Amino acid sequence: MAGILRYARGAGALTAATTAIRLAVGATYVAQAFLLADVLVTILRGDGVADQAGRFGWIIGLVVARAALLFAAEETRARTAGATKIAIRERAFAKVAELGPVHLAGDRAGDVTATLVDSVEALEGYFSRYIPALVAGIGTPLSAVVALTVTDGWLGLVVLAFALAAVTGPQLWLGVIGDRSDERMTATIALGSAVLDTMQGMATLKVFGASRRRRDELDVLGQRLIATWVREMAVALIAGAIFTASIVGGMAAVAWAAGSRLADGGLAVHAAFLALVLSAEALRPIAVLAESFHTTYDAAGAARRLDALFALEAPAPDVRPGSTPAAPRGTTPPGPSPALAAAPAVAFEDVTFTYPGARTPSLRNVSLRIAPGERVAIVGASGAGKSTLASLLVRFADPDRPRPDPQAAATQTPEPQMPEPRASTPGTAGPARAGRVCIGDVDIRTLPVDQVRSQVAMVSQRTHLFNGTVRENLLLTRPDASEADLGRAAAAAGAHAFVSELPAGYDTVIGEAGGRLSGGQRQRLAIARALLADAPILILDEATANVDAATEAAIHTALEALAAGRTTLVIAHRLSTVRDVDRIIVMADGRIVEEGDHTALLAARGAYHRLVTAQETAA
Ligand SMILES: Nc1ncnc2c1ncn2[C@@H]1O[C@H](COP(=O)(O)OP(=O)(O)OP(=O)(O)O)[C@@H](O)[C@H]1O
Repeated sequence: MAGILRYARGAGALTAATTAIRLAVGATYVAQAFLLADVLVTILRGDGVADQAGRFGWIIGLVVARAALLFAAEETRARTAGATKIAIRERAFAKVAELGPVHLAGDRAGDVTATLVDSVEALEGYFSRYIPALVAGIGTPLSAVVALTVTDGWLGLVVLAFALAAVTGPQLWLGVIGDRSDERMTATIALGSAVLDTMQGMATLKVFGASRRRRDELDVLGQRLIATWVREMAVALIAGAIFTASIVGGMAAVAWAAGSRLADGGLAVHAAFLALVLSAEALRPIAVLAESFHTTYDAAGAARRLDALFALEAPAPDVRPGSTPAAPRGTTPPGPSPALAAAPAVAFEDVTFTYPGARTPSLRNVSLRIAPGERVAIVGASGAGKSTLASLLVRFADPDRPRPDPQAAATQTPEPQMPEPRASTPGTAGPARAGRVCIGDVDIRTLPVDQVRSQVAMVSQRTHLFNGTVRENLLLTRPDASEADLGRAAAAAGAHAFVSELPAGYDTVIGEAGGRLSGGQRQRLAIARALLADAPILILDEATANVDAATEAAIHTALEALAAGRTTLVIAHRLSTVRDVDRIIVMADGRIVEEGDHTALLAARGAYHRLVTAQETAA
């Protein structure tokens, strides 16, 4: 429960309000029980119903008040549910944003999406239904027990025993059979992420005739989910049976005890009626508790899943020197940020980088300096580390830090202002020295992440377009851009002409990932977006991949316009596209193996020459 309650932040006041209303509802039942007992005794004594008008009036008043309270309870319950979901999703989304694409690459994205949806839904019921029902399920019987004890101590004890059995029995049962919530939550998330993956890869599945196989796989996941549901339902049914047995057993035991005591003259008629009516009303809120009990095991699994998400270490925490806590993205850390030059130099100094969970580094002691306004191309075989270099420049991750020297660590206190190094994979050689990435000679780890990213614009073969209008996609980088700026950027990117021909021009919805546009059109919009961002550093990552020669020529012209006056890093597979850059850097296996201009590198007949020859032969 303590683990789950940590997620109440943001919904605590509303949960308390719902709980208070539920307690008030319980109080109306207890008060009504007293009145009903009085009415019954009075009628038994032979008084007429007409003499009971006052009591009936109170009973009607209680019924009306309860109806109003139940309405308010439902309203605050819905508000609690909404506030809980918003509070948890905001925190979880901020964490996901902090983890960034390096962590979310591959199948983790589906997992995280499912966690954000299913786990949050599971927790919502716990706060909006279970907690109020639990407090009312304890508070109302207790008040009835106190009232009964005043009348007759034994009857109070009987109700107390059954109320305790009803509240603790199902919990003990869960403790005996163990927690099955994880099984069902894991199966739900596995199916959810597989469905997401299937939807995203539908075209590939169709083209390769793999739809049926995929359907069978989904079927297996669905069956697994059903099996875990059935197991969980069995647990829930037995918990329900414990609730019912305690409630019905409690009422029967009170009836038996009150009847016996009445028969042997140990109990007054009024007390016997009161016991009968009050025991029924006292145990009623426990039936409400039974209805929401399933949320406890769903919430336990959900809290563990969210705990696991929050425990993940961000590959590039947003930390400024002198401030240990990570500032959430979107907030400005304290202290002034160093001013950066208009077209700053970029430097990688002895950078080694290992992806989380990878056994070997993807970059090894890379040192590279790009002068202000210089245009540098990074080439190399697939997997050489070109895109990883770009990821580090936008702080999707930070360079590895050296493994602490055990002897030095014994004598030195740790550096307070920097995040702890990520644990190295056992059995692999760790980096020897700390590397750094600089913009304008400033280590980017010392800058707020937002400031770093505002310095860099990126156009890549995978630049994402969102399911919105052309205008919304372009304004993503500069929401305050004027209509004229928008048109100028689109024209310079060669996008204005085709956008004008779309059914609603700039207000045309372009579909998920820009699916209603051609590859070349998507690229031109990505270039227009980068132009609008107007950042001094530009990364072009395979920006002309997947387009035909004519489109490539047009995009090339647009890119020339974009790169003018900016420090530019061009990542390219096709070497023909980088001949006219200022310098070419050749990478292999995470290292820089050659650098120079096209002519000099060809003449050297080394790695670059081999790449060019291989491409010409393939062509
Ligand atoms: N998110 C990731 N997690 C683990 N390893 C990764 C991840 N992304 C890339 N890698 C690995 O890092 C190495 C360098 O990858 P990178 O994408 O930088 O290569 P690249 O030179 O850009 O390749 P390509 O030209 O094919 O895009 C590869 O071995 C790759 O498998």
